[in-house]
Amino acid sequence: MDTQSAVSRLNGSGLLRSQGLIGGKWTEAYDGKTIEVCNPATGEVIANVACMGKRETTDAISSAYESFKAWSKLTASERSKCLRKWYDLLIAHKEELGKLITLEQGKPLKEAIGEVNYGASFIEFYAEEAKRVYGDIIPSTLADRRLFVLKQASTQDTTSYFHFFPIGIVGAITPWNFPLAMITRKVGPALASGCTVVIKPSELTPLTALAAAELSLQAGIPPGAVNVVMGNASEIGDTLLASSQVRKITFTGSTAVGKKLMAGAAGTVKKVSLELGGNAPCIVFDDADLDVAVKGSLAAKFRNSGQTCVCANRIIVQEGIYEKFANAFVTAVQNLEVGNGFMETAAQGPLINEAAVQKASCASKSQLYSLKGAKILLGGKRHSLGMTFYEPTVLSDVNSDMLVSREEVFGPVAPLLCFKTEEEAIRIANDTNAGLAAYLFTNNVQRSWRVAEALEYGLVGVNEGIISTEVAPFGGVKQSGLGREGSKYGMDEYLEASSTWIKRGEYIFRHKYEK
Ligand SMILES: NC(=O)c1ccc[n+]([C@@H]2O[C@H](COP(=O)([O-])OP(=O)(O)OC[C@H]3O[C@@H](n4cnc5c(N)ncnc54)[C@H](O)[C@@H]3O)[C@@H](O)[C@H]2O)c1
Ligand SMILES: O=CCCC(=O)O
Repeated sequence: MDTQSAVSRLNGSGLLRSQGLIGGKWTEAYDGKTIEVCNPATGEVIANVACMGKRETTDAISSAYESFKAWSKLTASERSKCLRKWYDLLIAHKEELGKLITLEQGKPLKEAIGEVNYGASFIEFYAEEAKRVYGDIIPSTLADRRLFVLKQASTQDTTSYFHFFPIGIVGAITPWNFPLAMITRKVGPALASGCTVVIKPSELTPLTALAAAELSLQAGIPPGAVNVVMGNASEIGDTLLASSQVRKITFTGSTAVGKKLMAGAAGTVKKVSLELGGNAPCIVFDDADLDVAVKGSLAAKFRNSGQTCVCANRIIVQEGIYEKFANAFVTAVQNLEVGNGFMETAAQGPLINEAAVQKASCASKSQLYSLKGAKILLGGKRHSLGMTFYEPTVLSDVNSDMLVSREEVFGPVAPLLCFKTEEEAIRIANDTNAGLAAYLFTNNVQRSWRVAEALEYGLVGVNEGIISTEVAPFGGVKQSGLGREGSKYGMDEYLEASSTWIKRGEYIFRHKYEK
């Protein structure tokens, strides 16, 4: 399917939006400015979307603030029904949303539809979780006092003892690699707990965010509860940070931008959640099942053409299995077909832009990585399809000091490193400031527990290359971030606690009867 016919079909669906969403109204940039959104596979312009900044963001915050007053007072069950409807609509439109993701982000259509299922699962999960914000009773330290933890995701009941209430307005800033799922993973728990949101999607992939927002309106989520502004990233970010009405910033993206946002949030002491870059080790022990290890490492490395924060960045293989693994892995990677995401057999789409190709570049003159001593077993250069297609690449004889091991490549480049002992593998794996995801392959049960516990990472996959799900907490340690998304833990990020002691008083009536 070419870009133009995909665009005209999407136009018919009403999901192709180019304006921002402020207070339930589709809105142009106030100065009329637009930015182009391009198909990374062809370079063609898909749409010109509103290029917004400070003024539009200020209005979006005001709309979210007004909407918060009513949305936060709904019962959990009422909010849950709206979220469930939104989930149903996302699933009903999975084909169109999938095509939109392939168009603006590039990933193969099957993978894009997989992202719609994954993204929608957060809305379904939090529609249910909205009703499960339970409380607690704390044994009192004083005989005539009672202390309650009444966790309630709504401001309506303020009679309470010790209660949780929604944070308020949330600024959600998201990347281009998962244009839907990185939004729903934030907006699901935010809305479920009674917060309202201003979303700033990546300027490279705003169309999926706008389509999802359109479906949120159709689901009956009130105007102003979900706002979308895009354009001048730093201006929008600074406006969100400066506003005292915005009580939380939730960000997924690079570590560099995350650090800026964290510093900027200090001015108004906002709560901050950060999902940042990774540098995932994938350890293959001599005792691993070769087939399982190859399949798992392939999935962990080449999902979304390597452009996933949990992608294996270093494949660390024990010396006894190194050669066998390298041969089998190269064969598997050779079978990954590169092509336009609309081609049914494509397993690897284009990279997001030219900068990503330059970052992945291993064999060109402008190569970023000094690979002295390493060998290119496969690929290593731009694919013959041109544009931003890059050959799936395997490097061998890589060591821990090379930049390719120290930095998140975020592309289809798989460096193989060799180790001798379990201790050495753990040392290499933990030798990084990142701590998002790690993988290990072994058939030794004791080793799998021992190594999984020794890895300084927020997520660990044992004999498994795909570890993302809405029911488990997702997030990193060290400089990979703060907080957790998904699961019951993801809900707490949008709730606050306040405590009240109740002084019980005397048992006056009982005393009367007893007399
Ligand atoms: N940990 C996770 O869950 C996770 C998930 C996806 C991506 N990532 C990371 O994201 C990175 C790739 O995504 P990216 O290139 O879109 O990241 P990025 O940091 O460049 O951009 C992310 C978002 O921040 C916005 N932004 C940029 N500068 C800003 C500023 N000054 N103020 C406010 N917003 C600003 C961008 O417009 C975009 O919307 C990788 O490092 C990857 O590991 C992490
Ligand atoms: O890129 C990061 C998010 C991917 C995932 O949720 O598995």
